[in-house]
Amino acid sequence: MTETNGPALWASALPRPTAETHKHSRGRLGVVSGPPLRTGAARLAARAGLRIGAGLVKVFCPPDAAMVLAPALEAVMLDVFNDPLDLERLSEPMDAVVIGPAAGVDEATVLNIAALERTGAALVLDADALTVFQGRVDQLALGLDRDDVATPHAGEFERLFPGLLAQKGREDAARQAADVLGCIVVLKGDRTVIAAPDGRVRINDGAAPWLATAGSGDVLAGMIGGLLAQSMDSFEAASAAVWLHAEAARRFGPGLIAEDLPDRLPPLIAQRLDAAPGDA
Ligand SMILES: NC(=O)C1=CN([C@@H]2O[C@H](COP(=O)(O)OP(=O)(O)OC[C@H]3O[C@@H](n4cnc5c(N)ncnc54)[C@H](OP(=O)(O)O)[C@@H]3O)[C@@H](O)[C@H]2O)[C@@H](O)CC1
Ligand SMILES: Nc1ncnc2c1ncn2[C@@H]1O[C@H](COP(=O)(O)OP(=O)(O)O)[C@@H](O)[C@H]1O
Repeated sequence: MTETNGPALWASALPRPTAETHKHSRGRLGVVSGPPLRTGAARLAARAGLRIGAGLVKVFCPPDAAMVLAPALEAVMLDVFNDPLDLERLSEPMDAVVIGPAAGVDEATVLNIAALERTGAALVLDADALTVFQGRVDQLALGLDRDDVATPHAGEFERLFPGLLAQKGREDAARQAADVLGCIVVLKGDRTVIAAPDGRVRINDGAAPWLATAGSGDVLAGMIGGLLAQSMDSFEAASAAVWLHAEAARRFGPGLIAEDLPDRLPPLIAQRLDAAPGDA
């Protein structure tokens, strides 16, 4: 089944805190940072995760990145991991974790992903966390499940599934990838395709080309992670995040940079919550 993505499909599932909510129960999101010269991507994702409503967001970084990150974070928290086992321990209490943006295309990233897969956290895999599995997509699929979301752009998709896009087109290629990986696949682009392993597909039309700017995908990964952390179903979380991300960019228009996106989310979310049928 193929649908056009829009708020009618998921607005009533958007998370909403209640009087009993505290920051931990609202949803804990982890974001794995790269090395000292490449921390910006994780910071973008973390801020987006907070803005979309996760109660607590922590960046996990290698030891030498800590002194770069510490002065650059406020509400977002920070923890240092020395090795994959450390990352596993820190991620255990998290509801969702984002890994990939500027993580590094190396074996350390593969081991870190394996560590995260041993926790109960839902995962968002983006950028380097996908590229690193070039030529070994079966290994990637082994650790993923329906709660997880992979967010390739066309270049990353091609690295994982060579020739599939040209052979099948974006919609069927994304559907097949979701089936093979066993997780939600968000094939990014001007018409982003959101595919589930059960064959359902949503097409997000009308995104603004102003989104073609470095770091906008990192923000999207954080938004999806933030919704997953709040226990939103992975297909709905991916659909909602893709639509809100595109809408924020459309409203901003020329001059958009990735940093602008997270802070544009609150009025959009408020509007969708107000419009959701059946909500108080
Ligand atoms: N602020 C930060 O810290 C940021 C850090 N970032 C981090 O930097 C790291 C490397 O990022 P990156 O952009 O160099 O890697 P990637 O996107 O794979 O491009 C490599 C080649 O792939 C292709 N290609 C790219 N996009 C394509 C598409 N849509 N459709 C088709 N092809 C596409 C394109 O090939 P070309 O078209 O030039 O032949 C391009 O030259 C990574 O860790 C990332 O997370 C970024 O998130 C930005 C903000
Ligand atoms: N021409 C375009 N029109 C609409 N959206 C676009 C366009 N180009 C890119 N995007 C969107 O911008 C984001 C770019 O993500 P990505 O390529 O991962 O960038 P980065 O790695 O720099 O964060 C995706 O959400 C994608 O759908």
